[in-house]
Amino acid sequence: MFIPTLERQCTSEQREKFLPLCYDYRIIGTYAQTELGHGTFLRGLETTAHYDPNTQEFILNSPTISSIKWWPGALGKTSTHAVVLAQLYTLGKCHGIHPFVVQLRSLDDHKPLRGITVGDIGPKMGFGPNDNGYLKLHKHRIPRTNMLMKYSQVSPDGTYTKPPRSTLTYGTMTFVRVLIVHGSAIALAKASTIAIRYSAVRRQSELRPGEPEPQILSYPTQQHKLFPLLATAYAFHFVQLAMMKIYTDVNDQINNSNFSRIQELHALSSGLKAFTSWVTNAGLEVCRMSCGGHGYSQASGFPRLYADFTPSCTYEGENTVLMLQSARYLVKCVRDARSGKTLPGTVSYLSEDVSAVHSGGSSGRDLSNLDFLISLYKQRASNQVHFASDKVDRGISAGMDLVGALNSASVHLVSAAKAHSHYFIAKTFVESLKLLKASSELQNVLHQLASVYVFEGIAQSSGDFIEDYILSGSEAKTIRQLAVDLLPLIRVNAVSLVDAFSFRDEVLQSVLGRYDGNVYENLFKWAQNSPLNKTDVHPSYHKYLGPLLKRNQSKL
Ligand SMILES: CCCCCCCCCCCCCC(=O)SCCNC(=O)CCNC(=O)[C@H](O)C(C)(C)COP(=O)(O)OP(=O)(O)OC[C@H]1O[C@@H](n2cnc3c(N)ncnc32)[C@H](O)[C@@H]1OP(=O)(O)O
Ligand SMILES: Cc1cc2nc3c(=O)[nH]c(=O)nc-3n(C[C@H](O)[C@H](O)[C@H](O)COP(=O)(O)OP(=O)(O)OC[C@H]3O[C@@H](n4cnc5c(N)ncnc54)[C@H](O)[C@@H]3O)c2cc1C
Repeated sequence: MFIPTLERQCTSEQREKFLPLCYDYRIIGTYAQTELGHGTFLRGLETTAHYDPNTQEFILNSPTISSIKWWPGALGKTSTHAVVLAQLYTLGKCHGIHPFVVQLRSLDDHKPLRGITVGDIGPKMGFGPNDNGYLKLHKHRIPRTNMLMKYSQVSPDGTYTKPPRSTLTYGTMTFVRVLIVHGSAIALAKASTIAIRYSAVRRQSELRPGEPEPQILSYPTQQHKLFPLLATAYAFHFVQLAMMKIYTDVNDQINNSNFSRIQELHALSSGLKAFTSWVTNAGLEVCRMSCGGHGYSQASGFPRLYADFTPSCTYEGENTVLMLQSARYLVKCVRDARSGKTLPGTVSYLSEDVSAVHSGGSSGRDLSNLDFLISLYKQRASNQVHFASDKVDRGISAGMDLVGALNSASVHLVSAAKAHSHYFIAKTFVESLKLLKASSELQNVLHQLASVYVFEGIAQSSGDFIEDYILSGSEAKTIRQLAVDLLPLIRVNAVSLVDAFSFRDEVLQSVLGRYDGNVYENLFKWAQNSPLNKTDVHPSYHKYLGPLLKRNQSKL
């Protein structure tokens, strides 16, 4: 995050000064924004940067215990520099959060500089190799030119020039949220690879006396656990491509001072980061548990994969908070649509009248047609967004201010943002396959994946579709069965579909997911390397177990 921030927030002179040092690894930096007391609420950050016009320097301070920077990756022992986000004060006025490049450690002996107290925050659930750290600043002076001044400036006499948009400071976070959508796709692809390869190797239980034990991948319940997640990994692959394309287009516009789509980008990236990381987080656990006891071994790769992925739901914007950000924009879009404004592409459906007439039980509608089902996802999203938006309006009519009305409707707002994100993902998956140049055989296999993703997505949220009369109960049951009927068809290509991710064994780091499927020999080999097995009799025997046993034996 250090380099992307410099690339996005430096003037051209500052780029020339700082970026070559980064690219040549002459300095290593971190993104120091979160504090002990604040991670989500950025306007509440307490680190200060007071401008001293006499020396043309900023004086940085951590005024309170809660202002100590806390969590930034590689801050503890590795980074020589940081982008520090601090409240800018000049000529007696506070101008809010701004980014500053701060050198933390000497480039000669790596010791912390004067006014810098820095260290590691201690062991975490995962991210073991990462020295997430703390930083306490005490009257630490940096040159005026270390404030990143592409969008806002402080002149030598302390005069402040404000940015065209205050939220441009938040740009790096949007970029990383887009990366996390890709990270979700990769993590779920890895977990699917491990679980499906292992399920093809593992044989268990005797269905009928005398019959060979079947591969667990042949059990419909195992397929029902794993194949919708495999399809989701493919869905997230295509959605991260679409998300990155939108990000690149909007970022190009921003670089040309066109800020018209910055809100749409913020809302979409927030919703997709939250949706994909939540779904992946839960999916990793399903994959682990589908591998039985060996899934719980470090040898499976799942413990580390989960422990390293799960903070994706928290960092770069806590998921609930980001869903609320997305919903806040959707509510605004409903208002804009009602006042006749044209809505941008990803939300234009909110101005359509999607209220289809519910046609009762035997609808005769083609419930296997993906384009039709995507229109139902659209209807569900639109209904939920309008429902939540109406809740906000009713709150205001009842005398609440906007903040109060948004807060009181927040549970529904999160549901609406989830439905919006889910519609975008399902639509993108189906549309991406139409554009794919692939053989008819491959198209058929991918169509099976898209179908099981769409069907299972409705089955798992059928209440949403039934409550709003989008589907009847019997239609929902039919769609649920369509998903189950697809499982044996997907079974045929399941191992090939995970091989297609082509993770090398060294990357997958899983004995269960080995490409050669040689699991048991390698599990036994892996166990031999356990530290506990360095000696047959563990040294602790002589200190504890031995004396205990001997003492008790003498009593016999
Ligand atoms: C290949 C795969 C690799 C995977 C790699 C993964 C690496 C992962 C490693 C990462 C390690 C982890 C690294 C880390 O963790 S780095 C630290 C990450 N921290 C955060 O993400 C903090 C989250 N909090 C915030 O962003 C703000 O405080 C929020 C947004 C919650 C409130 O904000 P605020 O207090 O201001 O209140 P407001 O809601 O009135 O908003 C005011 C207005 O601003 C607009 N707005 C807000 N935000 C944005 C935005 N971004 N772009 C454009 N616009 C934005 C907003 O829509 C609103 O507009 P309007 O409605 O008034 O018009
Ligand atoms: C592994 C890891 C790496 C990190 N790396 C970095 C880094 O490199 N740089 C950096 O600056 N930070 C980093 N962070 C910090 C991270 O960005 C924050 O932890 C994250 O933004 C969440 O903020 P918080 O911890 O204050 O959570 P909180 O906001 O305190 O969340 C706690 C609960 O409060 C709820 N909540 C908060 N606000 C609202 C609201 N307005 N409405 C409803 N509910 C709300 C949340 O939904 C959540 O359930 C890292 C964190 C982790 C775990």
